[in-house]
Amino acid sequence: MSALPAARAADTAAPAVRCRELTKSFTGAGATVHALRGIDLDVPRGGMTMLVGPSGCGKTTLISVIAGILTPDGGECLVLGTELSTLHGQRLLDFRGRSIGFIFQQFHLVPTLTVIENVTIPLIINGTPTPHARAAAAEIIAEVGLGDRGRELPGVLSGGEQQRVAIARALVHSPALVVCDEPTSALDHESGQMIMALLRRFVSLRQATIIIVTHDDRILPFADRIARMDDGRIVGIDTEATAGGQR
Ligand SMILES: Nc1ncnc2c1ncn2[C@@H]1O[C@H](COP(=O)(O)OP(=O)(O)OP(=O)(O)O)[C@@H](O)[C@H]1O
Repeated sequence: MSALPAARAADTAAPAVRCRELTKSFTGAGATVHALRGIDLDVPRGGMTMLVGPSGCGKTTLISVIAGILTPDGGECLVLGTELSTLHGQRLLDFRGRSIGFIFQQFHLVPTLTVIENVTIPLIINGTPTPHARAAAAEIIAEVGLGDRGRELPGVLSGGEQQRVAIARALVHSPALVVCDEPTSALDHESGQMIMALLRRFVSLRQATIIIVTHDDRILPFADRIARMDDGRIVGIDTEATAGGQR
């Protein structure tokens, strides 16, 4: 089934992410960088939103705040109905562990753990008993097309295969929100397209909300909406009418 009707219906519901006047600065070596200068952004539930803009405009800072990794200096950031500033310490870790999946450019797999052990990590952190975690991991590893590679170490896999493992790890605990920082930048064109097709399939099947920071213009046709950033602000949103293409 296409993700498109679900994404449209979701547009009318409470957004997955709502940012208002979000600010974040970094100070170092006597200089202050204003990375976020008042972000106003709604990300509807379901579907794939891409965040694009010139290098240094604040994209990674913004998804790090949305993912609860960085604390903003000011403004509001409501994620899945929870204002992040109300969560601290273990409650924030629990919220992140339950509700958010992460995919990075460089995969960040643990090199000494097998594929299946890597994929169990979010479930183990959330307290799932190991046998259940291994069964769920095996299932999703098969779904990403690596059913016969579960006992191998990540280092023997290609970049595209490692990113598929990272996708399995990001989605194994069925998070409502998945944030991705340049998920295709380290991959060749064909592997990048395969990764995006997989992510799109998961958007449809699991009705997750995915936010992707990217410089890779080749993947923009997979987006339901594209948020354009410049100099710490959102300067435009392209919705599916202009953004969509390869669903
Ligand atoms: N931890 C930090 N300490 C100091 N400055 C930082 C830090 N993180 C980000 N910055 C600065 O904040 C600004 C925004 O950085 P950010 O990484 O969010 O931009 P970006 O749009 O993701 O860039 P790119 O596309 O190059 O990854 C940049 O000027 C960057 O140098």
